[in-house]
Amino acid sequence: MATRVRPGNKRCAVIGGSGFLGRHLVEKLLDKGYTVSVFDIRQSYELPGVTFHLGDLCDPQALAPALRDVSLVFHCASPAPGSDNRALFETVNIKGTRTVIQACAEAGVQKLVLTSSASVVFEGTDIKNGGEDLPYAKKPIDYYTETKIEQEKLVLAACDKEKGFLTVAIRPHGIFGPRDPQLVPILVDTARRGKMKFIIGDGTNLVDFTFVENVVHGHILAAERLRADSPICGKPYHITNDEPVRFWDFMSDVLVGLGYAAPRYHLPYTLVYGLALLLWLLALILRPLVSIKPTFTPMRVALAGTHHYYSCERAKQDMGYKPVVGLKEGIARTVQSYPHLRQGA
Ligand SMILES: NC(=O)C1=CN([C@@H]2O[C@H](COP(=O)(O)OP(=O)(O)OC[C@H]3O[C@@H](n4cnc5c(N)ncnc54)[C@H](O)[C@@H]3O)[C@@H](O)[C@H]2O)C=CC1
Ligand SMILES: CC(C)=CCC[C@@H](C)[C@H]1CC[C@H]2C3=C(CC[C@]12C)[C@@]1(C)CCC(=O)C[C@@H]1CC3
Repeated sequence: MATRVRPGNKRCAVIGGSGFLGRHLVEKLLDKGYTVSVFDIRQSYELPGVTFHLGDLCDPQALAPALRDVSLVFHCASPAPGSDNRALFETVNIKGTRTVIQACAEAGVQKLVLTSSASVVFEGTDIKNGGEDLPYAKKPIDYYTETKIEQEKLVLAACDKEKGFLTVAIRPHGIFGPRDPQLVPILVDTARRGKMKFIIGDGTNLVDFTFVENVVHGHILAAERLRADSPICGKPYHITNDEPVRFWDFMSDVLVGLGYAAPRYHLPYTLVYGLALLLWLLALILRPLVSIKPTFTPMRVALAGTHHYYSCERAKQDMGYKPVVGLKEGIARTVQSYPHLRQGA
């Protein structure tokens, strides 16, 4: 174990800092006077006050220089959730997270904030106002979720007040905002291919979508409240917009804001889920011969057709969390940030 870095120094590291959430987090940390080391497999921007360290988080030698003299680490790297590469998820999210914990211990880091996901408790069936006491999914819906569960368990179990190494996990849900590479681009691509005409189920299911700046706010609050005498040590926290919305209303607002038609026709949930499952199996069987990438995966259908919204009461109580940007404003700012994805652009 290395000598502990001076507590409270304003140097931190963001693992996965080139990604969507990571970059927003880095920008806010800079605003707040931190100096930031970004560790990532790629560099996607340059900013004064940020040092980039390129490497794979599974490689302890590559990680070490990024953690030097750093008291606080945010770990928000993950393979894209849409991938079905089980080996990659296991390597990065499980083995890689063990490496991150070990590297933090060796560098004398005092605080580790993990970006987990609210979906660690989601099994494809309704969750209404779910609290953090819900059990982890016994049958996780995909490899992403399966490995996010193991990752969260590893980070929370590593919290050790005696050794002065404190950890916390933030569980956001459905992050959206400017530069998001997933939600809006996938939605627009689906609409452009004429596949966004249908509503899966009766369209009344409520879901949390969380504006990226609220997720960043939750991470920084957690980091700043993480002390040996704080109740947040070793615990997971839901961070949402605290405004559950009908999944299909949210999709329609984004689509209409970008000039596309809102979905109108209803299809039964079980039919679409069954078809998505069949297509997924077919893609698996045919994988050696041809690569099929279905738009409607079982995971996406489950997310689009069930209730899944979470209580962030615990974050409000233990760390004074309150969303800083409302849903309506978040949607408006998001839509405005994608001029190139507008209908006809
Ligand atoms: N986008 C969403 O709706 C949600 C995301 N999350 C979590 O938030 C975190 C950030 O997600 P996003 O910013 O949306 O994803 P992103 O894909 O934009 O960013 C992830 C970053 O991790 C990096 N990375 C991947 N493998 C790496 C490796 N082996 N070594 C070093 N860097 C590596 C990537 O290069 C990328 O820059 C992830 O942990 C994800 O599980 C949780 C809930 C919802
Ligand atoms: C039906 C259809 C084509 C919808 C398009 C939007 C979807 C791409 C998003 C709607 C809900 C999103 C979501 C995630 C990814 C993008 C969506 C499926 C996550 C799986 C990302 C990673 C997580 O940790 C949980 C997210 C839940 C919501």
